[in-house]
Amino acid sequence: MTSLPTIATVIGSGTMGPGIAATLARAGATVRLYDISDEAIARAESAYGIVTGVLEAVGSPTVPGGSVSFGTDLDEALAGTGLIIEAVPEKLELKQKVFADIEARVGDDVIIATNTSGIPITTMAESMSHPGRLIGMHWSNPPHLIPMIEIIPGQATDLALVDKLVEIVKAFNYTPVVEKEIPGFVENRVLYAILRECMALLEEGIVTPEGLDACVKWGIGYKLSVVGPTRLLDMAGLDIYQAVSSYLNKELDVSTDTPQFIKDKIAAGQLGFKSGGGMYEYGEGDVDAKRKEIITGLIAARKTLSSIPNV
Ligand SMILES: NC(=O)c1ccc[n+]([C@@H]2O[C@H](COP(=O)([O-])OP(=O)(O)OC[C@H]3O[C@@H](n4cnc5c(N)ncnc54)[C@H](O)[C@@H]3O)[C@@H](O)[C@H]2O)c1
Ligand SMILES: Cc1ncc(CO)c(C(=O)O)c1O
Repeated sequence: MTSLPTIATVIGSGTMGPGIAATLARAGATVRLYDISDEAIARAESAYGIVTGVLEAVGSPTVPGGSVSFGTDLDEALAGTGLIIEAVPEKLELKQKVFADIEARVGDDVIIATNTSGIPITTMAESMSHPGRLIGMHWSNPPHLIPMIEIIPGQATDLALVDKLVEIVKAFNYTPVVEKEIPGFVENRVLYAILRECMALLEEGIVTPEGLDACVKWGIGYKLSVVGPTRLLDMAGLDIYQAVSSYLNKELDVSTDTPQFIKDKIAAGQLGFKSGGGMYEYGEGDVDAKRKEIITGLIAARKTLSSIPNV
C-alpha cells in the first residue's frame, strides 16, 4: 500500500512545479498542477511530454494510473486532495496569501508542503489557521531528476507529518533528508558557501569561469557525487583536514552580500539562460542546446550513480 495520497496538488507551474507534478504522477498519483497564469499552464502542458521522457530515460519506476491535469481553477485543483505542494515564487507574503487561499478550501488534515528554498517554515506558518499542517519539502532543480528532498518541520509543525512525508517521499523512490530548521536549510547553505567562494575567486581574477567550472566539476562535484563530505574526511584523513583547515579557514571569503559584479549583471538584464546571457553569453539556439546537454548529462550521471554502491 503506497503512502502517496491518491490525489496531490502542485501550486505553481514554473521552473519547479511541472517536474514535481510529473514525478508524483509517475508514482501513481492523480496530480493537479495549478497556476494563476494561463501561459504558465500552457507551457507546462506542452512540455509535459519532455519531462515524462526524462523520467523514462532515468528508469524512474512507474506505478500505473497516475496522471497530471493542468488548470487555473483553484477549487478544482484542491478538490479531494491529500497533499498540496506549494511552488510559487520565493516571496514570504505571496506564500502566506497562497496558504490562506488553500486553508479556506481544504480540510484541516490536508498536508501543505512548501518547496521554499530557505524561508523559515516557522515564519510562514505564523499566518495560518492550522500552522501544524505546514512542512518544508525542498526539492532540487530539476525536481524530476534530483532524487533527494529535504524535509524541514517548523516549530509549529505536527511532528507526525515528518514521518508521513518521509514515507511519501520514499513511495516515489526519492531520498528524504530530515533536518532541523535553519535559514537556507542544509543543501542551500552548503551550495551557497561554495558559490560564495566561487564568486570571490572570479571577482579577484584568480581563475576564469571556464577554469572554475572545470576545477569544481571534476575536483569536487565528481568526487562528492560518489563520496559524501563526511565520508571524504575519512578517505582523506581527519589529520589532513585539521592541517589544512588550521590555515585555510581564516582565508575563506566571508562576504555577507551578493558580489557587486553579479548585481551589475542583473542590473544590465543579464540573468543567465532566462535572458540569453549571464555568467556566459549565449547565441541563437545555444540555451536550448545547453539545457539539452545538461539534462542528458544528469540522466547519464543519475543512471551511473544509481548503479553503484552507496559508499
Ligand atoms: N528554481 C529553482 O532552482 C528552485 C529549486 C528549489 C526550490 N525552488 C523554490 O520553489 C519555489 C518556486 O520556484 P520556481 O523557480 O519554480 O519559481 P517560478 O517563478 O519559476 O514559478 C513560480 C510559478 O508560480 C506562479 N504563481 C505566482 N503566484 C501564484 C499564485 N498566487 N498561485 C499559483 N501560482 C502562482 C507563477 O505564475 C509561476 O508560474 C520558490 O520558493 C523557489 O525558491 C526553486
Ligand atoms: C542557485 C540555486 N539556488 C537555489 C536552488 C534551490 O533552492 C538551486 C537548485 O535547486 O539547483 C540553485 O541552483
